[in-house]
Amino acid sequence: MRMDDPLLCVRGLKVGFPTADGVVKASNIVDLTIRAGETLALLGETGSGKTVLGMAILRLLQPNTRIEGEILYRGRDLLSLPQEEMQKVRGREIAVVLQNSGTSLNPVLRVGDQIAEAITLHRGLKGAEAETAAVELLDQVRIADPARMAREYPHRFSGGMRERALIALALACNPSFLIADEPTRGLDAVTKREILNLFSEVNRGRSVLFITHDIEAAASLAARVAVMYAGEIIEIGPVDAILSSPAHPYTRGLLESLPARGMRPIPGSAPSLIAPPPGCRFFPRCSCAVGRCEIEHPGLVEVGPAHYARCMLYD
Ligand SMILES: Nc1ncnc2c1ncn2[C@@H]1O[C@H](COP(=O)(O)OP(=O)(O)OP(=O)(O)O)[C@@H](O)[C@H]1O
Ligand code: NI
Repeated sequence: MRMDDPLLCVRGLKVGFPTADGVVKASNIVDLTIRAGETLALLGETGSGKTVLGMAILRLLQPNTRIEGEILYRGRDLLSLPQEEMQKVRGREIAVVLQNSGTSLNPVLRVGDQIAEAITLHRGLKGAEAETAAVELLDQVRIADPARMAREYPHRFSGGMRERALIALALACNPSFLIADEPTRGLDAVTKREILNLFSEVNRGRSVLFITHDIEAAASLAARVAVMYAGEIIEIGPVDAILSSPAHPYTRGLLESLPARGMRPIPGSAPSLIAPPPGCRFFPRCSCAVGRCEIEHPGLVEVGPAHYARCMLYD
């Protein structure tokens, strides 16, 4: 597969969670493409639907979830794959590094054994060979003295080392596509920088969906950024264009809320996903809104080279 070919293509994805109060529409027409070898950052405030998108790609949402649309991976629709085929994709092709690293390693198993188990499962190496490969992976994620650390239990690892171990675990199947969901959340600034550096090494030759709140982290890793608001991608484009000339009023607001850019929070809060506004979902908070924003739902409009915004201002 050449660089530039789309590896993942999400088309018209809608995700709804039935609840006692109604259906939570956590994803409403999400469209995006990730090319082979590319890192795409997914930004947006809490509850905007970033994790739901990642879990939908992995098909790890609860069984009663309503899902529409297509998630094409190497041209095959993951949403219609039989369960066992999907399991193979998860093991061999797509791996995930989740937030809350404290809970994702098994506390009663040695770290090296957990990684060796994943290697046995996905690459078929057994016994001493798998153990050696596990130590190599710990070395690759820059854990000092990997042979000794492989024999330790997770509680002996610091937060940053656990995150490294989780990355090693995700790399055990040598995935083509890595979904990283807030891998730096809760880490101190120095450790965060180290983990981002590690990602920029391990993402070589892979496609990565990097989910984060952190615009600076996104900019350091990704060439393209997608911004989510209330279950929709409201802007997507090259990272430089988005940082220097954000098109959507929400993206502008996000940037202005950064400490370095004035720290002005966006007034108001995100809408209910059970009964979202019928027009633009950002309309109630938008200082640029015009009359039709309240009733018409905007599509993604091209605002620059490979740069799109879901906003009436450009329509
Ligand atoms: N199983 C579920 N049932 C009902 N609602 C859900 C379920 N899972 C997620 N949601 C809702 O879907 C919306 C999107 O959630 P999601 O976890 O994707 O947000 P996020 O962008 O990842 O936020 P954060 O940055 O806090 O991780 C939220 O409003 C959440 O409450
Ligand atoms: Ni999330």
